[in-house]
Order: sequence, then C-alpha cells, then structure tokens
Amino acid sequence: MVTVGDFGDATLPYGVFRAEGGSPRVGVAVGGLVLDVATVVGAPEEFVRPDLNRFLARGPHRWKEVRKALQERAASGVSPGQEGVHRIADVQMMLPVEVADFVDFFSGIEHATNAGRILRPGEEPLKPNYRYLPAGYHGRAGTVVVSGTDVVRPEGQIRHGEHVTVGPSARLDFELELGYVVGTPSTQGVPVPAEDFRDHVFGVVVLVDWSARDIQAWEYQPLGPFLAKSFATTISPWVVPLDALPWVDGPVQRPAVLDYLNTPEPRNPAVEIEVELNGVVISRVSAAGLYWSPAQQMAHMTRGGASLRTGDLYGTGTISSHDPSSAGSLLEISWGGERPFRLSGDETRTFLEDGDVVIVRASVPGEPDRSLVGGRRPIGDRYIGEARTVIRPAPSARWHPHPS
Ligand SMILES: O=C(O)/C=C/C(=O)CC(=O)CC(=O)O
Ligand SMILES: [Ca+2]
Ligand SMILES: [Mg+2]
Repeated sequence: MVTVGDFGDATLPYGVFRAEGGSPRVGVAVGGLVLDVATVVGAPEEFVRPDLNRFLARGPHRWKEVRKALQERAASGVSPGQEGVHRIADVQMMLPVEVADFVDFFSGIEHATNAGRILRPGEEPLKPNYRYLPAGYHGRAGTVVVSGTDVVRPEGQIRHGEHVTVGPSARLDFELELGYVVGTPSTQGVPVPAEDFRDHVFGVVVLVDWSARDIQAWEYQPLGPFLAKSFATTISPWVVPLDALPWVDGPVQRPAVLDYLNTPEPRNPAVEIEVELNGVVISRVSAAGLYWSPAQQMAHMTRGGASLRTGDLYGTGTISSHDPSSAGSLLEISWGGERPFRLSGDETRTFLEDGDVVIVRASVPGEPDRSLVGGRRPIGDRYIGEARTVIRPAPSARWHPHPS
C-alpha cells in the first residue's frame, strides 16, 4: 500500500515551504521531511525565494546537476535536527510555481466519450478532430491554487428549461488530472518539436480542474468552458521531476498522427490517481492510457507559434475509464446526475456538497507481486503527492443559509 505523505528517496520532488517565522524557500521532500535546497547546493538566488521559476528557467542541464547533488545528500541520510531539515508536517507548503499560462487539454478518450454521451446525447460522442489533434482551451492562470486552499462554490448563469437565473452552482464537480510544468522557455514564432519535450518540461503535479457543470452546460457552446472552470484549479505542492517517474507506451493512435505529433515511445507516465471524498475512496484511474501524451500536447500547443514560458502549466484533461464507477469526474460517476452513488451508510451523492473534503492523491504503482495467485496486487506503491480541498458555500448562501 502507498504510505501517504512519505515520498521515499526515489522521487525527490521540489516545493516551496515556509517554516515557522521564516521566509519561503525551495525545498526537496525526502521521506516525510523537507530539506532546504540552498543548504545543499547554495545558489540562494535560485532557491531562497517564493517560487521554483528561477531554477526551472535554467534548463535540463541544471535540473540534472541539482537532482544528482540532492540524491547524494539523501543517500547520506536526512534526519530531523540537521541543518535545513524540517518535518513536512511542521511547515507550510505554498504554490510551488508562479504560473504563467494555463492550458487544459482533453486527452482522455474515455472521458471525452463519456462526456459526449452525457452532454450531447444522440450525437457522435467524439468530434471528428479528436484523433487528429490534442484539443484544449486556455484557462485562467491566476486562479491556480495550492492544495489546502478552500474552494468557494461558484455562482453563475444557469438555465432551467426556459428560464435563466444567476446563483450557486448545484453541480460542482472535480476532474482528476496531471499538470505539466514548463521550465525552459521557447521563442515566439518557432514551434517546439515533440522530441524536445524533456528540454522544456520540468515535472508533474496533481491537478484538479474544478468544474461547475450547470454553468458549463449553458455557456460552453460555441467557445468552450469559461466561468465554469475559471474560479479555481488546485495543484499539489510538490513538483515531481520527469526523471522520477516510470514512462510507458501509450495506446495505438489511429489514424496515424501527423508528423509533428510523432513521438518515440514511451509516451505516458505510469501514474495512478485516486480520489477520496469525505474519507471514502470513490475512484481510481491511470494516466498510462491517455490518448495524447504531454510531448504531443506541447508540440501542438506551440505549432502555431505560441511560445512556452517558464511557469506554464498544462493539464492532461480528465483521466477516466470506460467504467463509470472508476471514472475521473462525478459527471461520469453519477452519469450526469442521473445515478446517485453510495458514499457510506445511506449517504449518497451526485455532485459535491458544501463542507465536502476532496483529496486527490497520486502514486506510482509498485511491481506486481508475482508470488500471489494472479500476480496483480501492486506492492510498494510510491506516493507522489496530493491535493486536498474543502468546499465552502457560495457567497449568497451566507445571507440565504437554507436555499430551497
Ligand atoms: O464538452 C465536453 O465534452 C466536456 C468538456 C470538459 O469537461 C472540458 C475539460 O475540462 C476537458 C478535460 O478535462 O478532459
Ligand atoms: Ca479539465
Ligand atoms: Mg528546444
């Protein structure tokens, strides 16, 4: 089983922490401890600051050099009481990156199919372009928040039959995603080839794309999601370097992709994500089978000449499955709200309620234990981070505490 909160010493993810009375500094997680990076490698201009951006901007040679120094330091033994070492539980974790641009993709073909069936019944669920390009939209970088930040239920326009009102969303949802963090910038006007992925992209976070389905249903055609997804996006505080993850082959792509989207295998990280609602794990999904890979997303995003900037964040899109009970959103799990699911006892849910606690947790599955009959149970799953959120009431609920 995965040991929550213990990163071991293979992952060595980076974050920004503040110890009591101190200022923000870059840290690396070793087990359940945070090690102040500047105490190992110096370079205070890169590591004694409130974000990872300076370090990210320096590129892959520097990333490797620092990771190697930290691996050596971790191997020598890190324990509380040493200089620059704190318990993660004793520090405040902050937003790790000053987010530049935020894009959210749609690369889970199972999610795209489920969402099409639910939102556009009677139509072909996938649009004709789905297998040609990784579709996405530009989101709102300024509302990306770190795990532990409450999310206020959004209000907006909602259509009820012939009438349109403005008020709290009654269909607040999560989407389980990974987010890729860009380090090295690129030049505007010059597309970035897919094979340059590791020259530009630094690492991965857990990403939760909060989505108000009723607001979305009314506003999204023809220009796509707008206020339904701009009120908050949560990321985990720890950025996991690409090198710390196992990569696997993606699904076969048919028709064959255009040349600029051609990438060598392996394409996707073997990362699993589970979501816990009020203490009950309600779904578990895997990023290994995503139709479009992060290298293809990067190549497509820059194909028209848009540049990459240090701190850019792009989401995979909802990671889901064909089985609605292990899907990446409540939209799918409750099939558009038609099928309430049991949470615990006689408590059921369709969408999120005020006070709900949502924890989205990622891990790398361990090797199958071949001594077991069937050999499928993973052993030694490796925890790589989480995003924890409490849902707070909409602003108007504060003066109308019991909406009818
Ligand atoms: O209209 C639809 O089919 C659904 C769109 C989304 O929910 C957009 C989105 O955030 C894409 C994703 O995360 O996969
Ligand atoms: Ca999304
Ligand atoms: Mg390049």
